[in-house]
Amino acid sequence: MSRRSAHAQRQNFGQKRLRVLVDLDGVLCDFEGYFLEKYREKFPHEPFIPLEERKTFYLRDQYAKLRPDLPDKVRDIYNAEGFFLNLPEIEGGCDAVKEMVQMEDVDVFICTSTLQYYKYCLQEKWVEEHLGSNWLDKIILTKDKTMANGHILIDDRPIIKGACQPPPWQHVLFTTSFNRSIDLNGRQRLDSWTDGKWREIIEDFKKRV
Ligand SMILES: O=c1ccn([C@@H]2O[C@H](COP(=O)(O)O)[C@@H](O)[C@H]2O)c(=O)[nH]1
Ligand SMILES: [Mg+2]
Repeated sequence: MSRRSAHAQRQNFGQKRLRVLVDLDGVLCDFEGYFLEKYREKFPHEPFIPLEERKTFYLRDQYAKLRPDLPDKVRDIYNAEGFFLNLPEIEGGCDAVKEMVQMEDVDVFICTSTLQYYKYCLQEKWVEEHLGSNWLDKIILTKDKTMANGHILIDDRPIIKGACQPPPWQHVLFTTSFNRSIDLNGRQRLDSWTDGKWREIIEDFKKRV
């Protein structure tokens, strides 16, 4: 093999590789469940919304309807030091992406947005601790996921807006409390990392790149 083609191979030029973007909050780590646990611990006498009744992407929007002062309490929870770092893994998620990145002709990136108040929101540290330091090169940290050039985005947010319309990726909606009953509008849904359906989705998309 010539030096040039070896270089091209290393860079994946001319190869049809599937680029998979995987969200963090609500897809690999359990933002909703952990929020509720911490909120109930800190405010045991305040009203709360059980996971089965969650409807909005932003917790504050739904808590505001319960009582106008609750959104500030909600924010206190997820802006607290350690909240993000202690988010538990969603079952099977880290193992699945570690397996996915080993699949032939598949590249995987973590595509995540920070909190507005990002002082303690250390996505990189979570990724390093749960996936390993080799994943630090695979983090795309952006408020606008439409600018991330993947073929698939696995994300729990039902509506993803941004500067690039239509976005380059197909959205696979990862099921979480607040998106269970939303209209899929032709999108695929991934309910869990443990039933093996993610492999079928990846293999199916590989045929289309
Ligand atoms: O009620 C909420 C729920 C989430 N957030 C933050 O929004 C972004 C969303 O991240 P994704 O990459 O789309 O998962 C993230 O920083 C959450 O922590 C929020 O502010 N309020
Ligand atoms: Mg998310």
